[in-house]
Amino acid sequence: MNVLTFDSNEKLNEAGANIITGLIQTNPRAVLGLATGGTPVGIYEQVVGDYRRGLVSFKNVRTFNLDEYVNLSVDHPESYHSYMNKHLFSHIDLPAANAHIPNGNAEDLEAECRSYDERIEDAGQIDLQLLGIGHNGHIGFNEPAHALIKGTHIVELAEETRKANARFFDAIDDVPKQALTMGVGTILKAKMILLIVRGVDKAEIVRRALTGPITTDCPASLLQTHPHLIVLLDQEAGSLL
Ligand SMILES: O=P(O)(O)OC[C@H]1O[C@](O)(CO)[C@@H](O)[C@@H]1O
Repeated sequence: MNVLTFDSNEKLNEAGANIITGLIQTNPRAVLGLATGGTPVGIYEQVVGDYRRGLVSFKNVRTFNLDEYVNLSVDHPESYHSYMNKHLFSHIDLPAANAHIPNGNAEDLEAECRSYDERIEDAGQIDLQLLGIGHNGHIGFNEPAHALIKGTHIVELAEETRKANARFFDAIDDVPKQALTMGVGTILKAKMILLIVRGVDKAEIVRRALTGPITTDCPASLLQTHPHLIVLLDQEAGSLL
């Protein structure tokens, strides 16, 4: 595990973007696993900057997002479809057909999960998986549980997660109760994982995830077993290490 701590958001964003841009420069057909939430916004901004400066093209890149809410219209401003268009997809030359996000409005959600796994499988291994972390240690929407699920599945969101994400909605009641998420098996199969964490409110979960016991009570602790994990932290998030 390689843990890097930064004294400014700008430096952290630049480091994250350099890893993504650098990977695509060496492998223009890279398969990226993408995350949403507040954490990666600044990194996507930098990547868009790299694209505009002509440093990178996404023409042959394929992307798979970690998760999407169930029963939230794709046009809703807080759907992860809208998020990805707003922060990344509408600014770069990634073909729409190469961008995959689970369909939380599918009539048959189980079938959608199986089809999502097949699409990931067909693309080959994910070369780089971006991850944020929830305050309870969730990765994607894999919430703490007695057992974790390998592939894409439907998940009941933890109350803590709905509260944390309520800041993006008008009211907590508007936050969906379910989501589709890539499973931890798929996440851990990625060749490289880039975990990004910011803020003092995440310091304790960063400590548990990176130095605590490996347990399904803290899904992010499973990342300790990954052979190529890079962690980018701001000083606050890294303050308890
Ligand atoms: O970056 P945030 O908004 O703190 O969210 C933490 C994590 O929870 C999620 O919102 C759930 O998948 C992720 O997108 C994110 O990485």
